[in-house]
Amino acid sequence: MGTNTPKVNKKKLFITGVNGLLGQKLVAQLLEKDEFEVIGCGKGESRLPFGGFKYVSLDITDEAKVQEVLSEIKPDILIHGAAMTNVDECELNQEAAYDANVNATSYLLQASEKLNTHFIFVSTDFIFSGEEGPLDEEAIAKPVNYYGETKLKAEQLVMNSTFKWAIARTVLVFGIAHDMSRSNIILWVKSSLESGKNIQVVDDQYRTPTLAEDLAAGCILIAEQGAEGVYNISGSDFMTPYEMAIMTADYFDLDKSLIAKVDSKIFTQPAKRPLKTGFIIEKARKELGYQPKTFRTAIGILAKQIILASS
Ligand SMILES: NC(=O)C1=CN([C@@H]2O[C@H](COP(=O)(O)OP(=O)(O)OC[C@H]3O[C@@H](n4cnc5c(N)ncnc54)[C@H](OP(=O)(O)O)[C@@H]3O)[C@@H](O)[C@H]2O)C=CC1
Ligand SMILES: Cc1cn([C@H]2C[C@H](O)[C@@H](COP(=O)(O)OP(=O)(O)O[C@H]3O[C@@H](C)C(=O)[C@@H](O)[C@H]3O)O2)c(=O)[nH]c1=O
Repeated sequence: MGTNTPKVNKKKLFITGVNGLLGQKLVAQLLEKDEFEVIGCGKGESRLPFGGFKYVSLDITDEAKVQEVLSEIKPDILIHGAAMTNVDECELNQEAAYDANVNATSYLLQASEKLNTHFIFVSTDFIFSGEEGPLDEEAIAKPVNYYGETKLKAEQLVMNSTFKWAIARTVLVFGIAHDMSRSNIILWVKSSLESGKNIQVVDDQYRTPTLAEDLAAGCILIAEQGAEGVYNISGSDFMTPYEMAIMTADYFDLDKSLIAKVDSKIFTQPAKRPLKTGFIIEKARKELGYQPKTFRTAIGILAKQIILASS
């Protein structure tokens, strides 16, 4: 793992949510590139298995602490990935979801405004209704769950700010990281089939699943280029979760007969999911040089990381 060499007037890049899946990939890639001074924050202690960057324990719902930390660090760039990301939990605990996803974003924006920071906000396909897809950056948002409402509200705060901002929207992020606070579909399918469990997987939702490393790379391109505006940063394969599950089973040579194809109407999750999302990523390809892996290649990368993690 790379480490930050002494700061010879490097720009300061501050990341929220570094203990999360995206956060860990961002720090790893930024340390390898060594072009920014990297500072990351999370709740409690750092859960990254490596150092080489400055970690700040910061609950971003603490307004005073946010102002204090940012006025001291004075970041040039801020990638705001921290969020309450359990969609069902957001539906059931809307006050906590609003606090973590909206109020915290507002505190970070207020602190950044004074510092003229380039603010990069990570958002989601769940701001859309799911009536049509895949979608470009001009699509009209109409969330169908509370998590989506909070992320849309946060986007609106970012868009109304008076300084430099960008929004990186993504879809169904998968990957493996250290001490993860939530799983993701590929890991869930793999572990379920390995333990011989029957699973029901929806075949009427459409996504463009995104390898966490690709999302991190897209956010870093935005930071490096000082890009402004909305960018779809996701995978390029338009698939249903059922198709993802079958490809995962094929790749890891697992028993596909355990996978039952269902439609999402039989699903009783607390939060409704948009049926058809997925992103058109031509703008990011053209303007940023963003180049995501194919889903199959991404699973191969994940497989190697899983082997490494268990060795
Ligand atoms: N995962 C996905 O499929 C998708 C994610 N996104 C967006 O991408 C971003 C990153 O997601 P991802 O990495 O998958 O999510 P994770 O849940 O893995 O990471 C989110 C991180 O934010 C931290 N966090 C939450 N609340 C606070 C707080 N009050 N103060 C400080 N840190 C906090 C969490 O801390 P802790 O670990 O301690 O709980 C966690 O480490 C999010 O903004 C999400 O909305 C968008 C589309 C798809
Ligand atoms: C648990 C489960 C999920 N699925 C499908 C539904 C869904 O499309 C996909 C993932 O379901 P989950 O409920 O695990 O994940 P979900 O909460 O839908 O993931 C969301 O996370 C937030 C943070 C986002 O921003 C969204 O882009 C999206 O990735 O897998 C099944 O088919 N069967 C199952 O038993």
